[in-house]
Amino acid sequence: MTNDTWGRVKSELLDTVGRNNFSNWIEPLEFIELKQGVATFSVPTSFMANWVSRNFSDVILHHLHMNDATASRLNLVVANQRPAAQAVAGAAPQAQAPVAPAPRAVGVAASEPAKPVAGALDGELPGAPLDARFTFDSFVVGKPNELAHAAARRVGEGGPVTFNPLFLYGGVGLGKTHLMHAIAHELKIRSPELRVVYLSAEQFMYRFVQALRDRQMMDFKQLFRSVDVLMVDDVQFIAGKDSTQEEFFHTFNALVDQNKQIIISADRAPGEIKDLEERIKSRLQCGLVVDLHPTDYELRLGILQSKADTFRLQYPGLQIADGVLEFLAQRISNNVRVLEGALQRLFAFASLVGREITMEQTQDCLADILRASDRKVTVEEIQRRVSEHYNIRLSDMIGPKRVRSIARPRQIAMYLSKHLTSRSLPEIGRRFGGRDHTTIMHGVKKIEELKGLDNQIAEDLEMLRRALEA
Ligand SMILES: Nc1ncnc2c1ncn2[C@@H]1O[C@H](COP(=O)(O)OP(=O)(O)OP(=O)(O)O)[C@@H](O)[C@H]1O
Repeated sequence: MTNDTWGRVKSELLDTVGRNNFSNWIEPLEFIELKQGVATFSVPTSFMANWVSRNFSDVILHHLHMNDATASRLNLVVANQRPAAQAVAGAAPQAQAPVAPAPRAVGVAASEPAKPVAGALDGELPGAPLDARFTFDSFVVGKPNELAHAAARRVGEGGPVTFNPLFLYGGVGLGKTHLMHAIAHELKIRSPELRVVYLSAEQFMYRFVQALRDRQMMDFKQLFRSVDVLMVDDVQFIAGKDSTQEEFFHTFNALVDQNKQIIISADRAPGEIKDLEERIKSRLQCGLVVDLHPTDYELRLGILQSKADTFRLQYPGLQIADGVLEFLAQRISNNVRVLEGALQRLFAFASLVGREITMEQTQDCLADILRASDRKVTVEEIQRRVSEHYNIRLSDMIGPKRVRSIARPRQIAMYLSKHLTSRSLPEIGRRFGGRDHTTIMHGVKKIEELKGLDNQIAEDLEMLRRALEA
């Protein structure tokens, strides 16, 4: 690859990641060489190397590929070996940051461009950059996420704090980070002066440990207590990390006392995060707790259609055959990140072959992803788990008994079958002893209602869902 090619890639990256991210993270990269599928760049600090590798490697690799400079990985070489983020965690400063393909391109947005500073706290906002693509406009709403979306919208409108914190939880890749970034973007548009800080719980811990090490706890406290909106992603990370929890608790209380909005995400409900202090759990439950459910077919199709429209703008003229999106929505699992990755690969493939992608080519091109998604939960597995959980006979799942101690678990199994498998209602009905699809629909509705009213049922559902998806 020549420097000219890198110049072209950079200008595309500017469009993709937005100006702030670009000047903070992409511009400082210096291209060194592309050899044997490894693209090597020099970066000023190992903090930057880590950040770029975790958040931007997939998007960089993608644009390299689009410019005929295909690489399978990045190698980021630190130009001057200043101690950086890893040193905070106790690791030796690294000259090189090995770069695995990042699971997603996350940006962080603070109300000022986040500077890639690895050293001491210096008065900048303690956030990470925001991803310009994670907005409300690009978030597709469906039944499984409508409540979380509505709550996020409400918080994004600003105004008096009505629920504090907003706690968003759900499985991997279901849109928690996307919603948090969308709130931050929205708040910044409406009130540019707001000090909005988004960071992961892991970054919070790094910051904290760094401040301890550098004896800058006062600065740390002041910095975090001076923000207007604090968003902490993946809070389950601090479970079991005692002093970080302690500091998080104090930061949390100080902000709530000042009536500042806090938004937290986790992979499970507050009460279910193991090794999280009770007082933190109960604080987290004080506001509004909403979950993002696993996607259903309609939502998956909506997301695919919306992403395909974006890809078509990016690569005009590329086509995929009718029925392909429906096929993917049917066959690919809950995780939206996997869905997106599949579509991205299809479009990259389409741009290589230069013609419409057929269903057959889709199956070839995505064979590995489709195979992995085949390991899906079955209705039979759900029936077995649920009957074990409630201590009833498996045969009662399909039998005629109508006493509540049997009918309710059966309805729970129907609900889980509807949400965790791609089976249609009539198909589910057949697996429940030939029941009609309206009976299944009634069962699903009943559990949807009870879930909001009965904590025990909500907890059981969550536990069963996680056990089944594990
Ligand atoms: N409803 C949606 N509409 C559009 N895109 C979505 C939606 N849900 C998720 N995505 C996309 O899926 C990808 C994964 O989402 P995100 O990173 O927000 O997931 P997450 O819940 O934070 O996952 P993790 O638990 O891994 O942190 C992102 O690219 C995001 O834009």
